[in-house]
Amino acid sequence: MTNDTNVTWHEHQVSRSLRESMKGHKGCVIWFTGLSGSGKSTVANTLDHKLHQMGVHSAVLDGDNVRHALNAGPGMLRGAHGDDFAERFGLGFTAMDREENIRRIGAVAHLFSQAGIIALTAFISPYRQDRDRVRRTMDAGEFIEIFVDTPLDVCETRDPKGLYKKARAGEIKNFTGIDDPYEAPSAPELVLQASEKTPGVLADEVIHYLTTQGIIGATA
Ligand SMILES: Nc1ncnc2c1ncn2[C@@H]1O[C@H](COP(=O)(O)OS(=O)(=O)O)[C@@H](OP(=O)(O)O)[C@H]1O
Ligand SMILES: Nc1ncnc2c1ncn2[C@@H]1O[C@H](COP(=O)(O)OP(=O)(O)O)[C@@H](O)[C@H]1O
Repeated sequence: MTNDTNVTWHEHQVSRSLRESMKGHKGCVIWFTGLSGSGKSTVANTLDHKLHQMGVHSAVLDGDNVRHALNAGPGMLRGAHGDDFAERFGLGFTAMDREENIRRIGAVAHLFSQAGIIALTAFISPYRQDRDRVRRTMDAGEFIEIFVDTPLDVCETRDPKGLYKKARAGEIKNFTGIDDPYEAPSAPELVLQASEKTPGVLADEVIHYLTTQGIIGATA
């Protein structure tokens, strides 16, 4: 066990503002939240592409991908310390596992932001308190919560991975929106009416917000 009192925070020589001035824009975390199939990944990737073309350094942290590596499930993990390893560190979809998923992602996204990068995260992140906890680890204006507001019936009709169908059939338990809760943000920085507009238009709405907040320059 680590004795937390023996772990010391270090200030680094290259400051955040030095990194940001090198890039010509600020670092931040753009936190997309919404139901499975709402369009989080699509908008995040479209935005990433547009920012890249503008010379803005961004990076996407995506639900399914992160759950293949950093936050792999018990079935994907093999440790050197016996069977207990996978059960202890693998993450599934209980409320506690989702909380830990979001905590780890928040910490990683924060590191990106401190390095002057615009981190785009695309996770359901269904619990308000988990998202708020991540927000509290960051500076004012650094955490930008974006609600990808697509109605459940639209997500269910899209069902690109067939997961809603399985959840309705009882083959997947605790599926968000079916038999597990989704708590919409109470005061997000932005709401995207994502069932009514193209991903390109939605990404432009985020770029407009970043410009008005001075995170990226009008000519970035
Ligand atoms: N029970 C249950 N509930 C919701 N989603 C499920 C579940 N089981 C698997 N999946 C798939 O996992 C993706 C969601 O992972 P996240 O890491 O974003 O979830 S969470 O933020 O921890 O709630 C989600 O991906 P997206 O559709 O991209 O959101 C699903 O493909
Ligand atoms: N604005 C949109 N309009 C129409 N279809 C969309 C839009 N955004 C995403 N989609 C489609 O909806 C499905 C789910 O999108 P995805 O980005 O994977 O959602 P999420 O990451 O929230 O699970 C995909 O088939 C995608 O092509």
